[in-house]
Amino acid sequence: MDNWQPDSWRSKPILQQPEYEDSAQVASVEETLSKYPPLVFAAETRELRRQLGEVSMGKGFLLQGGDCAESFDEFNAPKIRDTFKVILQMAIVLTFAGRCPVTKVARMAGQYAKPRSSNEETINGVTLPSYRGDIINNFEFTAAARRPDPARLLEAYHRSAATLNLLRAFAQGGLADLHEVNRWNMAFVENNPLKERYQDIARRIQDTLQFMDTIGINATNTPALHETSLFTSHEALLLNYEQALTRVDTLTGKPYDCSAHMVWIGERTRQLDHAHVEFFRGIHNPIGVKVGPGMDEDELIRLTDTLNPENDPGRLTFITRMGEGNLEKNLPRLLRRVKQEGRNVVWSSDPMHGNTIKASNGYKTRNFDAILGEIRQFFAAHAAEGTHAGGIHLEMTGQHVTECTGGAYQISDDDLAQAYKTQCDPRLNADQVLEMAFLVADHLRS
Ligand SMILES: O=C[C@H](O)[C@H](O)COP(=O)(O)O
Ligand SMILES: C=C(OP(=O)(O)O)C(=O)O
Repeated sequence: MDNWQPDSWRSKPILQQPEYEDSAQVASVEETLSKYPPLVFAAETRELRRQLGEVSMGKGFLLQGGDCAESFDEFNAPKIRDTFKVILQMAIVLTFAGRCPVTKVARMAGQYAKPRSSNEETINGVTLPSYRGDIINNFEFTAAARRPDPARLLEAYHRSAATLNLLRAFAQGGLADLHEVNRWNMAFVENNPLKERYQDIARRIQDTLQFMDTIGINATNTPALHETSLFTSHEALLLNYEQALTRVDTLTGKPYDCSAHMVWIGERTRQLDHAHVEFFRGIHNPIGVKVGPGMDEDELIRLTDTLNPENDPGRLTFITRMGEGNLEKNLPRLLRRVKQEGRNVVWSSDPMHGNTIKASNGYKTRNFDAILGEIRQFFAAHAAEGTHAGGIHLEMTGQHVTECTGGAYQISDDDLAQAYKTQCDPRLNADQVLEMAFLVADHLRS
């Protein structure tokens, strides 16, 4: 690759980075990280790229989701398990009701850095640096907590490793066994109006498994029934962290960012001549780019030229985050142009980031109807343009939170205070995810 080095991004303009006081400490942390073991293997990453290649050809669906920002304080097994189960539950609805193979990618095990609209936050007349994710500073509103601390890079690495370890155990150690489908999330959906529909799917899967058993198909030797594959992803915002975890794969001789299987560039840092695009063009992971309503068709094509010059089908995912009011105006022109130019990409919808509003009582929230509205428009735009609506990208959690208004329980502005736990953006709770799953499944099936 022309003039690319793991550090060639350092000579380019870069946005959304912390300003550390002690650059020697940053360099020492980078040096330490560069000697640590990789978090994922290149071969796993290639498998994800292969699966995304299928998705881009219309033969599958990408489900990507998890926390807006993982938190050091909320770092525990039940939380990891519950988010894992919500992902599994949504995937099974999409696979069974939507009749579509699903590739599962968690926003977990490294989703620690946040781009922000403003460098500062003011509360009761006190102004401090914004919270930028636990890999950079602390959410607590004090000057000491908000100071960027390079030691947090190491802390994020260790927590990512432990999270990934548990996810691998859950995926392969029995929790994802299809015989358990009935137990995955029933506590979450106990009072959900869609509980019956979910139980019906669970019953049908169990009947099928029993039938297989009866006619002598040996389920024990069929890994697909007992385990699952779950990939990890995060926004690769801190390029010094990503560079330090980049390794040359011994099998292929190519560099991979081994901090996660898939990494993406955010809407605020995807400028063609800036550092993030420079770093991403050289790594061989499957990558995502967020695409907001302001994206121009030519710019999008130039991004594909730079990031996927070989037009490899699984390499590039465009994650559109337009907002309910903007999608119909802006997505079709982009789909048309990419199709005209014969570019292979996965189109995925992030219906969260274009629909953020401030509630009457000041909480940052998203209305579930607007989120569903964007999803419906996403499917409609693809149907009209003859392109494949290939995925969904959600901020969601298995915890009982009240962060997005609406949904089956009609969470109101006043209800938000009951369980508003996010450190950054509002997430869907398990009930809202289930509702979303059936809507997407119906679209996939039709
Ligand atoms: O999650 C994405 C961004 O970090 C977030 O939407 C920015 O939020 P802000 O506008 O409150 O900074
Ligand atoms: C910051 C994010 O999104 P966007 O770049 O689309 O605003 C995100 O997904 O966390």
